[in-house]
Amino acid sequence: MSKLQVLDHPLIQHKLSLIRDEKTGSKEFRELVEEVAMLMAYEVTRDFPLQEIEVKTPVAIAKSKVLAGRKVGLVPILRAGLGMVDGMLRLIPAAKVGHVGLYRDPKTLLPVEYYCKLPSDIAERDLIVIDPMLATGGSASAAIMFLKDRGAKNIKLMCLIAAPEGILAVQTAHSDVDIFVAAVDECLNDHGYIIPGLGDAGDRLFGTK
Ligand SMILES: O=P(O)(O)OC[C@H]1O[C@H](OP(=O)(O)OP(=O)(O)O)[C@H](O)[C@@H]1O
Ligand SMILES: O=c1cc[nH]c(=O)[nH]1
Ligand SMILES: [Mg+2]
Repeated sequence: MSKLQVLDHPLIQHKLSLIRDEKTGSKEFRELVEEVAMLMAYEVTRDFPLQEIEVKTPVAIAKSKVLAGRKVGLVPILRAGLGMVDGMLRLIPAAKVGHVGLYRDPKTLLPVEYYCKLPSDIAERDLIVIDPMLATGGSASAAIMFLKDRGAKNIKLMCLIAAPEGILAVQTAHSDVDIFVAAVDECLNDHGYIIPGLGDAGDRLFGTK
């Protein structure tokens, strides 16, 4: 079974409360989502391997550590996942970014695919799928399947808020994919929205409705 990690760092939790607040407008919402994504990236990359090198300081040779050259790919699920990309790139600037476009049909709640553009070498990359919301889990499961169909092997999922239903769905469909979230909420409502959640992440990021 894949691991679920709830990132309970105080800065993440504080900013998440501001993100949830209905009074937070699009500009601040975007800034906060970017900041939380950056803070979460710090934890999601904790298992990245290091290698020792020697660095000449002004006074001596230091045995020091650098990332062991693993290639990283970020895969935002459009649209709302876009809000998390820049924050993550601030910490992992060499990552390549692939885009998977999915929207949830409001009646069936099933994901509908409309776009895909991925780095050609995704099979060699450590991939992090990003989306603020994990509700039924349909979109994340479909995006992950999409990547696996194209050869991806090493995949993590990072979301701001998850419903228990979504976590179970992804864990059932993809037991090899570890999930990182800032909060696990109570449930879904009849329209598939996370309760209490934050509303529609895409609409709040981009000012649509
Ligand atoms: O777990 P699920 O039940 O699949 O729901 C979660 C999906 O719903 C939202 O996207 P939405 O369909 O609203 O598209 P958008 O990002 O373009 O607004 C969200 O960003 C996820 O991708
Ligand atoms: O609560 C939810 C569920 C799906 N998508 C969202 O943006 N919010
Ligand atoms: Mg939306």
